[in-house]
Amino acid sequence: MIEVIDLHVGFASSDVLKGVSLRVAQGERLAILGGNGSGKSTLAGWLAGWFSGGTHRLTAGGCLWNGKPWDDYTLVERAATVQLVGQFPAQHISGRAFTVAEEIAFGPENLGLPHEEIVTRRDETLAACHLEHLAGRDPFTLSGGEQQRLVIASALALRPKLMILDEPFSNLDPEARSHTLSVLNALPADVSVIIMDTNPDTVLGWANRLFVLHEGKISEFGNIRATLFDPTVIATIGLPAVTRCFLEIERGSGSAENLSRDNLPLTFVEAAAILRRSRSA
Ligand SMILES: Nc1ncnc2c1ncn2[C@@H]1O[C@H](COP(=O)(O)OP(=O)(O)OP(=O)(O)O)[C@@H](O)[C@H]1O
Repeated sequence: MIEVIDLHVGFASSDVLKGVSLRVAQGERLAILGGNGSGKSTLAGWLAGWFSGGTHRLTAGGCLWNGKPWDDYTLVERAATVQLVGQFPAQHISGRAFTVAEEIAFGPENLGLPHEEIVTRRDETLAACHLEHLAGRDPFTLSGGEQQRLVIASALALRPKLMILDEPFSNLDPEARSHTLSVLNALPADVSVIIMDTNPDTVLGWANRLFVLHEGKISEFGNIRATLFDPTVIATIGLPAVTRCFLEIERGSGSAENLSRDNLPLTFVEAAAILRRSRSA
């Protein structure tokens, strides 16, 4: 379990994270939404144990994995426990592999795993992430979206217990996005996944819990619906597209369903159910 306790992190004189506390249990699927510059990447880096100083000024608090700070774990232990996929896939490509298959094997090789285990993980990951057709390609010749999928695959090949993805969908087309979510959904039940994003549409229907990062603080206003309809959250990240559409319908002509905040749809699945009901009414 990862626990963030009263984390205060800043750069130069100002704090970006101003007392962030968060507990993520095994197997939880968590989304953290926030506007540009709200500190998502900063928090992602601390959650993954990437930073413990340098240009980052830690003034209080910290981050614990199973009760111990990341600094107490070796690099190999950390790599096998937590993986962070950042916003820029090219930054994650090792530069040590001539092919996509070698790139996926690179992490497990560095864990010192037996050859058969490396080959098994490589081949299973290539198949699960639909990258088999690219297995022989130079990673640097891939498109942005293909590189993003490769980087996610390389992280998964390490079989982490905590997977953090920082705006993972920015390079992906809708099909690749939904495939990536299904790959994440197929992870073993004890793997926790955290996705940072600016857009509620990308994570609704996937996340079990939803947090919002705003002005250095993290908030969860009860359930996902309550969080999304919080006035500050609406002003910061906006409502999901389908919710805005139904609000317009309600404002324009009224609706047979007399939609209110409590029954506005948040996802296309919810919207479809409302439309089916109003058609059959
Ligand atoms: N090394 C650094 N030195 C100085 N300021 C930094 C540094 N890293 C981040 N910041 C600043 O900290 C704030 C939070 O940045 P961060 O990248 O965590 O935000 P974000 O929520 O991920 O933003 P985005 O959605 O635009 O990617 C920003 O104002 C950023 O300019």
